[in-house]
Amino acid sequence: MKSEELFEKAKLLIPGGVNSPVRAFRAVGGNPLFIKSAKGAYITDEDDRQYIELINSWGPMILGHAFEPVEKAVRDAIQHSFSFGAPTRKEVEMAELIIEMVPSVEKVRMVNSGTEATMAAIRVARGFTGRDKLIKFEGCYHGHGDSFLIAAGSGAMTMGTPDSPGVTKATAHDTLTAPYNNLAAVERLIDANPNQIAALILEPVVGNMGCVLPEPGFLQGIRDLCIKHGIILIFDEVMTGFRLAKGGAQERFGILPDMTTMGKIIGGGMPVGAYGGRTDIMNMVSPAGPVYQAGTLSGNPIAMSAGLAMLHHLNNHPEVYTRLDEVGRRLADGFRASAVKLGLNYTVNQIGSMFTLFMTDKPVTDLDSAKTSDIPQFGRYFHAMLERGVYLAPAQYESLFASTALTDELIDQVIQASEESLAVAIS
Ligand SMILES: Cc1ncc(COP(=O)(O)O)c(C=O)c1O
Ligand SMILES: N[C@H](C=O)CCC(=O)O
Repeated sequence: MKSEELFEKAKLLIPGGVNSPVRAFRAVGGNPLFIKSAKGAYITDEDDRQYIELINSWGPMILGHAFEPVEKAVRDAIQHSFSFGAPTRKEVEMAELIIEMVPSVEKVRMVNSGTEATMAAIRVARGFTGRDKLIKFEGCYHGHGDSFLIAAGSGAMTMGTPDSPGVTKATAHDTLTAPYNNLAAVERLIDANPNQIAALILEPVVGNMGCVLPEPGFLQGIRDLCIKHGIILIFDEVMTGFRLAKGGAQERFGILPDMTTMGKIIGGGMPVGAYGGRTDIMNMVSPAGPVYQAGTLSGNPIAMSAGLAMLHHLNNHPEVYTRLDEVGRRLADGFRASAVKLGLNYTVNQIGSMFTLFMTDKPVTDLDSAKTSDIPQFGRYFHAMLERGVYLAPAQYESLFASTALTDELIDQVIQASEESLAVAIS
């Protein structure tokens, strides 16, 4: 087994054998698959086993793996060298396209990951308001910047370290947390910290405690509170951006934040992030303004080429979003129905191409309810799915991501596999 051999070696060389914790399969047991290649709806491991993809690199492969226009753009771009550390035409095109597609963004700065985007956005919000504190929601994940590793979701929660050691008490003190979908709790935090809160950051649809939707009125309520109290509202659209609509969750829900953080899809799979927002706020960023933020590889020409090819396709093909909604709905309905057949009233949250089957019969609206899921049962389900050729996120507290490469036939196969796997998981 090549994956097993590679993992044994990797553990000697890389902390935990992986370069990002959720990949290690700790939440589900067993050894991670080492991936060799992927194309369309399939991913292939080092042992030449093929799986239908429902992670899609945690989001970016929205059109399936190695999508031809993106592949061609990268091939063309590498002929002109790989990095200049200087401005390029492609960065300007990228900024123009993001501003056209994302309703609230008037100016944008490219960075190299979602983590960089959220770290920078918070610094800018602090510089703009002259305030220090921020509000985030329990179970939301905004990358691994110190300020966000408080009640963090995704791998941090899966590994049992939602409040990571190494984050200073002073930093933790400036991060206030509230349960998702709880406006009253946010109001209490604001009242207890008058004129001290620079920003409120949230995933407008959460992907990092599993898929959790904002309840009707929640996003509008947050928007109103931020306006009333002079707080910068940041939508972290690293997952939802260009996925839930071409303008992200803000377009889908019709609620505009002051700032937006982006990642994943804008790199077409290359390491990219971005943050943007209102001109008066973004003009705080150096060299236009005094808030420092920089990056040798930011706006990298290969990454820009991949991202531009991806975004142009999404911008020019509205039918992609109709299909993504259809694929997500069919999968979610199928997962729900197969649970019911087994006498289980399990919760399946879904919006567009993001969805999670929670191993619980409680509605999942926040972190506490997500935690009612039966985690060992999820582990058994995960491995049964792998045996049936379906590659899921290796943790309950993650959203799955569908791509347009999933045909109706593949969707039926996945649903059939889910039914069989649930039967194994509960037996
Ligand atoms: C909502 C959200 N924000 C930020 C991040 C951090 O992005 P990255 O892993 O590219 O640093 C992620 C994912 O990891 C995410 O899902
Ligand atoms: N939930 C995270 C981002 O989407 C998972 C990816 C990672 O942390 O490696």
